[in-house]
Amino acid sequence: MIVTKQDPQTRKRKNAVFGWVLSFVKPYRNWVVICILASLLVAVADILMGVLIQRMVEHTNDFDKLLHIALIIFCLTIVGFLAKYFITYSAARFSARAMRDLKNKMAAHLEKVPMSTMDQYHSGDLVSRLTSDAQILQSFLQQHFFQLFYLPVVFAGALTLLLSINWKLIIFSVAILPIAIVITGRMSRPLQTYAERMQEHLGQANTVAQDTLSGIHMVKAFQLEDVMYRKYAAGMKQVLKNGILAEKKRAWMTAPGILLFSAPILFFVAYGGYLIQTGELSLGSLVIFSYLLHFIIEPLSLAPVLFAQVQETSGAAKRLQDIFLQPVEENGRTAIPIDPAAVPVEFENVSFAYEKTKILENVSFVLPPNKTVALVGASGSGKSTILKLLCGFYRIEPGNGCMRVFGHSLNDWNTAEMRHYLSLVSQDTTLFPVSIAENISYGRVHATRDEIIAAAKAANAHDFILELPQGYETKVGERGSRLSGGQKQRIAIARALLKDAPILLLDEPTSALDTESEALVQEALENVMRNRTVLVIAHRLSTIKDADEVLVLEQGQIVERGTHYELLAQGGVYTRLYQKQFATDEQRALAAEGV
Ligand SMILES: Nc1ncnc2c1ncn2[C@@H]1O[C@H](COP(=O)(O)OP(=O)(O)OP(=O)(O)O)[C@@H](O)[C@H]1O
Repeated sequence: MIVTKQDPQTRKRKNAVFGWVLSFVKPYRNWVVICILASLLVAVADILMGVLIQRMVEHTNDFDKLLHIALIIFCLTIVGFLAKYFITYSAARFSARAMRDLKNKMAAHLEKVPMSTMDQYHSGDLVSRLTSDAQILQSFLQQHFFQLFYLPVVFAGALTLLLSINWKLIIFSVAILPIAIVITGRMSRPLQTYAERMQEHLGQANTVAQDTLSGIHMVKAFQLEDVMYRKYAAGMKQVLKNGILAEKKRAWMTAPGILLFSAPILFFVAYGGYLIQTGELSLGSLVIFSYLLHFIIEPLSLAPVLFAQVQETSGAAKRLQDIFLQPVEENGRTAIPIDPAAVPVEFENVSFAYEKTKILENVSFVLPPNKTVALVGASGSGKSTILKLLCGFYRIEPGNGCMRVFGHSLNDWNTAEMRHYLSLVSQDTTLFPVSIAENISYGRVHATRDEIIAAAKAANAHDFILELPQGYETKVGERGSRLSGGQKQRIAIARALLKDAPILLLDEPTSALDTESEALVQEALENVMRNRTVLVIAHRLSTIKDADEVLVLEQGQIVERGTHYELLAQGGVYTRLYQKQFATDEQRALAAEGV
């Protein structure tokens, strides 16, 4: 059983998604501080510029003073330019690095979550989160983070200055703005929903694209191109629809937004002109007013947009955090010493359900050292599930029996450590799109070239590998698409041979191989099974006949057990199964023996 744990840091911040995002930014806090300071500097420079412009207007007759002010304005412009450069540079630096760390951590985390969790997600959706959602987060940090500091400061500075110059004029001018904010805020609300829907449909479309491309042979063979294309296009249609709805909303917001946010200028011109006439306001003050009013209107008009962006970013961050909140397999336990003489595998009254439907019920068996136990049963009877449980891919609930490997319960094992003692050869061979040598070396990462070749020879793979254009360096393509079924299986067997684990879990290939290829695979399997403890899902009569014990599964229960001949003598479930599934094999075997 897998004991699971949660990253304590993640658990603490379960509901504080921005706190969680900040934990990735924290290591680059120096750059964040530079970004914030530079934002504040730009805000101060913008306000100071207003004061200097006012001074200029008030000293139009004093050339020396004007020159002095012009020099300060020049210096301030340079400072403002440099500060803006640092905002862009520092934001790019910390956002890109924080996202790199987040993606790395997410990739590492995904490798550690149990299979039961992985079953809930589609890899296309996960890739979409890792790319598209992370991109939204990065864009916010890079382009909008500084506004959270710049806009309030420039707003407060401009407001204070304007209030001190003529409070009536500023109050009168901006009186309409709260209404404008409420209206545009309300109008911008659906933007968040559209953005979420877009991301969701994009994830679904990516999923279809990934399924289509990875299963392109089947898609072509069954002429599913149209079906898949329509599914993808339907997803993209929704992406487009929500994108257009969002843009429409933005466009609708723009006209009233401009009108509402330009209203203060109209009020200002009318009332400001009146105040000049009555002598309550100087020309210099009017100029600084017109300059600073922009710094009141801009933050307020951007506030709803920024709010919508914060919402969108928070949605993306939540989708990413959702992955991190998934518990990981407990691999922190110390390795336990094993007694090589102990029973390699033991199942004691194991019951298991993937979700609610019971798949295994009270399964008990012992796999002694260097013996072979064969699992047989109808499709869906639970044979593969037994292998998956033994690999620690799924946990069994307390009270549902015990699985032991070399005498230790799977609860006590460090799962990764326990897997050192297992080799898995499944019929659904997984090869990676790297060279043949590298694929074999995944059995033991630090194996030498000679060891890789020796394993390939024992797996009957060496000769065909040498015939390939780049020999051992030939890239096998996605999922080994450049190799035949039999060749892939022999590479998988070479990988298992290289690992040299004491326990072999084998799902015998059922795929129709030609006679020659089948004989080569069979011989390779015999090599890998020799002197090993083997639990095999048997599809061949020869394997079943050679097995020390055959377990017959029916609807998740072991209904019969014994050797092939003992079971045949019983005339029960196995006999029926044998007649249905293996008789053709038997006839072939008899024919080969000349009977
Ligand atoms: N990840 C999963 N989530 C939910 N149900 C599953 C999962 N994997 C398998 N099942 C179900 O568990 C049952 C047993 O499946 P299992 O693969 O163990 O059968 P099997 O005997 O190996 O079949 P076959 O010989 O066809 O491979 C099946 O009904 C299957 O639908």
